[in-house]
Amino acid sequence: MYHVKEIFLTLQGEGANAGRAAVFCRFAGCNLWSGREVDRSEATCQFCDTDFVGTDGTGGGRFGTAPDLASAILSNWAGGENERFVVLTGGEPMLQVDAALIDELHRLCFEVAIETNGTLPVPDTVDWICVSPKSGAKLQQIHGHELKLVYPQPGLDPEDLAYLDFGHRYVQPMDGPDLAANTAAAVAYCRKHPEWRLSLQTHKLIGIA
Ligand SMILES: C[S@@+](CC[C@H](N)C(=O)[O-])C[C@H]1O[C@@H](n2cnc3c(N)ncnc32)[C@H](O)[C@@H]1O
Ligand SMILES: Nc1nc2[nH]cc(C(=O)O)c2c(=O)[nH]1
Ligand code: SF4
Ligand SMILES: [Mg+2]
Repeated sequence: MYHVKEIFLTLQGEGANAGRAAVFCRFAGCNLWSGREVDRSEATCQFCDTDFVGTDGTGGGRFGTAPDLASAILSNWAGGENERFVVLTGGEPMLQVDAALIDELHRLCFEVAIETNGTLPVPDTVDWICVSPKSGAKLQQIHGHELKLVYPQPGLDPEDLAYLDFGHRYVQPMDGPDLAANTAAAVAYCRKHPEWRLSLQTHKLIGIA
């Protein structure tokens, strides 16, 4: 059984695929925070911008089989067979994503991307692996397509991630009360370290999901 908070069609807002149409499938639950505000200050990950609790969002629910969930995802796609793109996110999608779901999405001609905190290994059949490491959480997934570090994170310097095998490296300003200062700090970091690029959460800038 897959527990899904919401499924919606939007544009990928972040990272190297920003601007690309995508169905987002947001899985419920995370291993670094309960999702309850009363627990935030004690959580391993305290800056989360997302409601991933329950299955009550748009298109959310409990899906019994991989074909059931994949067909719900396909029903959100507005284009044809070309460029089909799904982003598996959450919460932490790797608590639930399995080979059967990835295979079924491939059978439906989807390119499959994932947004993960990297604490659980991702199957190599995933077409686009975006890892966003979290300070204080042990990283297991040390290769992929895109590293996207929310910045700044006390205790996690981008230099600590130099050993990782990723094609793209982004710093993404931490949203919250200090967004303006965090954006300035991220810009300053990219100026000095050209191997890192800036990722903005463009969907928030234009007011889409
Ligand atoms: C909500 S998370 C879900 C996927 C997975 N749990 C993870 O952390 O990568 C999706 C993306 O949003 C980023 N994110 C979460 N809260 C943020 C914030 N306050 N500011 C900027 N990015 C944030 C995460 O780092 C991750 O790249
Ligand atoms: N448009 C849009 N792009 C995104 N990229 C990563 C997101 C996420 O929450 O995983 C996200 C999201 O929530 N919306
Ligand atoms: S790991 Fe991802 S989903 Fe979990 S609390 Fe952190 S940002 Fe949110
Ligand atoms: Mg988001």
